Amino acid sequence: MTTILSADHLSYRVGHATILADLSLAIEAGRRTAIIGPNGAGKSTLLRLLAGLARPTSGRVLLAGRDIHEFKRQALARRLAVLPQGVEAPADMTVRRLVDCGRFPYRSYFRAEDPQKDREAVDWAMEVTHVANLQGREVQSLSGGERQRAFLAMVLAQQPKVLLLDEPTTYLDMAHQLEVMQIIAAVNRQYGMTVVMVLHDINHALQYADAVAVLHEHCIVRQGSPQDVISAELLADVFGVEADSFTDRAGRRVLSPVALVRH
Ligand SMILES: Nc1ncnc2c1ncn2[C@@H]1O[C@H](COP(=O)(O)OP(=O)(O)OP(=O)(O)O)[C@@H](O)[C@H]1O
Repeated sequence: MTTILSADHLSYRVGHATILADLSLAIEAGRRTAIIGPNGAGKSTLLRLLAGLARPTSGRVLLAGRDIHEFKRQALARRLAVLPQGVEAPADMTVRRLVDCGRFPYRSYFRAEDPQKDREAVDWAMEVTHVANLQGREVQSLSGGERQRAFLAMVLAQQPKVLLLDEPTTYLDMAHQLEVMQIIAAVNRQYGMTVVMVLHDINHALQYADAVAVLHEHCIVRQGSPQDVISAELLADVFGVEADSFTDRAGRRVLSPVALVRH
């Protein structure tokens, strides 16, 4: 296993508040890693630090062994793409135009290095996310599920080695959640793209991640394979819920939260 992205003794403080404390984490190349943890644990903050969007108070983020803040913006964007929560497209922007924005790392002063390659990348990204038929539509007119796939297409058009996703299924119904998770899994499998995703749905982490890191009280408290890490005990200890545990038809554990833990 090769580590492609790592957090090396990261701390992040805002004023007197400690958000992350001496956190270390190694992301293996080619895998799907889920970051899970309760509301306010610092998952989005960690993702922003891993993406180089914020600077840690202390410690470093290393991409392929090099401090992420040493990369120039475009060089970084060719290697790593991030889809934060709640991004909006400008008014009137069509799906194709949005997805085309993902090609910015391959352009200088808005001149394409290779327009044919850009077109192919945009077509490919729309194809895998099933938005090709929506390419002429305005992004703002799309449903939540369609919009999420359009933004996913935008970051895929970037053709990064590492893709960071913050709660990619928020606000989607069950079928659209599964569709997005399947697209992410397919891109990882077929193109070897490393995926790091903040997930709230424990069962998605069990089903779609092959590594999981649990963030709680400023630190990674557990990490490993989802089947080893995600258990009824974890849900009680970290999330404060009692859960029933089942086995699905593929023999995987499925957890169903049933009550708050009584103290
Ligand atoms: N710029 C900031 N100033 C003050 N507090 C901040 C700042 N950024 C984050 N925080 C605080 O840090 C904590 C972690 O926030 P973060 O959004 O990273 O958590 P999260 O695990 O992603 O939460 P959620 O699951 O609710 O999305 C929260 O208590 C938040 O209020």
